[in-house]
Amino acid sequence: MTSYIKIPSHLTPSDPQGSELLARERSKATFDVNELTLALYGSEELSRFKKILKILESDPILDKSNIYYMGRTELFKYALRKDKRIIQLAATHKWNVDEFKIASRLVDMSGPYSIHQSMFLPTILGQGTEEQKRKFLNPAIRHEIIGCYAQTELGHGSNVQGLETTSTYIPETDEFEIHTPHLTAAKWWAGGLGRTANHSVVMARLITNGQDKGPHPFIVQIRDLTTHEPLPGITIGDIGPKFGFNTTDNGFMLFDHVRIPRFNMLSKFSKVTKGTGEYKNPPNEKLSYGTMVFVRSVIIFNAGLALARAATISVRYSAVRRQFVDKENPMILPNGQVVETAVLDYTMQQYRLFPVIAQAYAIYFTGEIITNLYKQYIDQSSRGDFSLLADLHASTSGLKSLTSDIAVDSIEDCRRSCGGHGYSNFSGFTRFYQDYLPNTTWEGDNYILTQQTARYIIHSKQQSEEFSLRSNESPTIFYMLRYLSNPSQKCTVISPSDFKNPEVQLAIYGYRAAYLIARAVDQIDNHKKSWNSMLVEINRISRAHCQYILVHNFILTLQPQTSDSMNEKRRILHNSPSLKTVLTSVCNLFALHTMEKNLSEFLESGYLSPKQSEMLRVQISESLNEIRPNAVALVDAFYLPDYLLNSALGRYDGKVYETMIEWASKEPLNGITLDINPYSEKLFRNDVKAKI
Ligand SMILES: Cc1cc2nc3c(=O)[nH]c(=O)nc-3n(C[C@H](O)[C@H](O)[C@H](O)COP(=O)(O)OP(=O)(O)OC[C@H]3O[C@@H](n4cnc5c(N)ncnc54)[C@H](O)[C@@H]3O)c2cc1C
Repeated sequence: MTSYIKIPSHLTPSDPQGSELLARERSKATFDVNELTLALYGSEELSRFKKILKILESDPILDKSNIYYMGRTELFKYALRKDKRIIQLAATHKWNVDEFKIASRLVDMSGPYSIHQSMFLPTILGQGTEEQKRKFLNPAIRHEIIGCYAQTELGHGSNVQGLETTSTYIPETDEFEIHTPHLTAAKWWAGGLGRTANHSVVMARLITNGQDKGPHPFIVQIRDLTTHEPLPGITIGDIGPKFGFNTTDNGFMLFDHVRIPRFNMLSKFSKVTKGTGEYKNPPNEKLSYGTMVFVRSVIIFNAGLALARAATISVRYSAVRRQFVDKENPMILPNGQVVETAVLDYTMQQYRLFPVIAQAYAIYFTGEIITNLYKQYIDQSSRGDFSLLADLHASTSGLKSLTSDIAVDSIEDCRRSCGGHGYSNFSGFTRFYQDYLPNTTWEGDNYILTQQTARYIIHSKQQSEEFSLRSNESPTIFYMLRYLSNPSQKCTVISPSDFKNPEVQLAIYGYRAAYLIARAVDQIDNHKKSWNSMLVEINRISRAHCQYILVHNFILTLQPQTSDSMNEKRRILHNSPSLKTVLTSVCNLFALHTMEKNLSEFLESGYLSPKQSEMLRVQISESLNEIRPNAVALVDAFYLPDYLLNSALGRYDGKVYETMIEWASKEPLNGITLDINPYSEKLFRNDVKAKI
């Protein structure tokens, strides 16, 4: 894209240049960045990533240089074109599912086909029979049909049991009749429904033999495969402009007695018998949770990457951005020149940004562990063993809630840490933040989700006899047993550095979670408090438990492991003392900063004293100092390319100011000369100027 304004080419930023400042930062690192990148992704994934990046960067259709100037319709067209292009490239280069996901992540724009990939395919895969997969999944994988996922209605989202759309079995024709009985039953929000999809998973109440069996998934063809018009009896539209996500056509849909074959009810778990309409229950009511667990584990993993992205932009920019001379500790260049201090050197900026780096690593490692657990569950469930499901469902619910909350808060903190330029689209924060936001709402509203986690934990506590039977099984039971053995124990910290001991950290987090759980159980069991009156406490329990899991998993990742249980990534980490040292500092900062943010609960439990909380602050300050020389290298290690960041502030080469002015010169408004005479009807003196 070319400019509307010619910027004098001889002008450069005043010295020192951004590239020099970032080079200085990189030279201070105490570890090998490439080694850490390998420890995060592994050599195979990294080389696939680089190969795919090269293809995308050089593809003119996937060029991102124009997107900050586009309105909704233009953006939507761009998104549709890029979705088609990724599918074409996947076919040309024979990408597998993982490679396709890498490409989508790098192109980084939800599009009309996004829900086809993220919800339609997984739902058929998880809930369809083999026959149904042959009929629907195979053509969907080949993109011969495009699907969406219509669960939420105008009147209900969170309360799935309250959905009103009906699917009534008609024995005479062996069909279901899908119907919208009220306005509030209108399907609403489904991504890709508005203009794109020709099929949908529709969640509707199954009615058979006059009995209401509650919501079940059905595959419904919604548009004609030739004309792409809605089929008779179906009304569809786009729901209109939104806070973000404007590259996706979220839609609404109404049914007027629409018939579908009985075959279209996804029947891996529950079934309706031909003719008699007899309903067969799933063997385990929770089996259909599998897809939910999968989608939530993806959200947890992505929260880590979203935090890494926000930290990359803001940390790099803070190393380049300079304000004031810090008279007590001025910034001096190698040639002796005193220059303004990089804002990254202000302790307040460090206190705002370094915890975000720590959150990124903590959540990334937990994301990996949860993904592996999910794979283990899939493996076991294929052999009829569903024992992992309840625990996995509870932990992914709470972790989805906690990690996406952390990400939303920290992305905004990082944006604000970039000052005025953080408000410009060129920062790379605007659409990134807007599109990230719904992660706190979809796949379970974050507040409601914490009830699912807390319910599971509270139930476990109420059945406390089970604890001793299953004592080694889960961290919850471990910390609960420890608490119950002596509820009046105290924290052993006597100097700030004691807070660096992982055993101490886990004991503190475990005690606080157990204390909150024990107190809630007492209120419910002995004081007959209603669930609703306890919701704030319940939210605290879930957060406390999930913070424990994040700290526990980070510590676990850094602990020595037997060589045969280690994969390539862990081997790299454990064979490198410098990596272990820097990540231990990061882990400490995560554990201690999170503790400080929730200090009132740790103090209230009586386990931590006010004196110890002072020591905690001293140790946090120490941790920030430890991280300072490695800040830029720690974000570099996530290997988030400029193509993904699309940020003038977070560029790898530090050319912040050159990029800001170059991108501003491309603003189409700059091609217009106004007629400012208030009495003239004309707005512009010219048509848009020819580009320079
Ligand atoms: C960008 C975007 C894309 C989406 N895509 C899809 C899609 O493809 N398909 C689809 O089916 N849906 C989709 N959705 C819908 C989404 O899944 C729902 O909006 C979400 O599940 C929340 O439900 P709700 O809107 O009914 O919220 P509500 O439940 O109405 O929430 C309103 C408030 O009430 C509170 N609340 C509700 N019940 C309780 C309770 N029991 N206890 C305490 N507090 C409570 C909530 O915490 C919240 O603060 C999408 C939404 C967005 C924003």
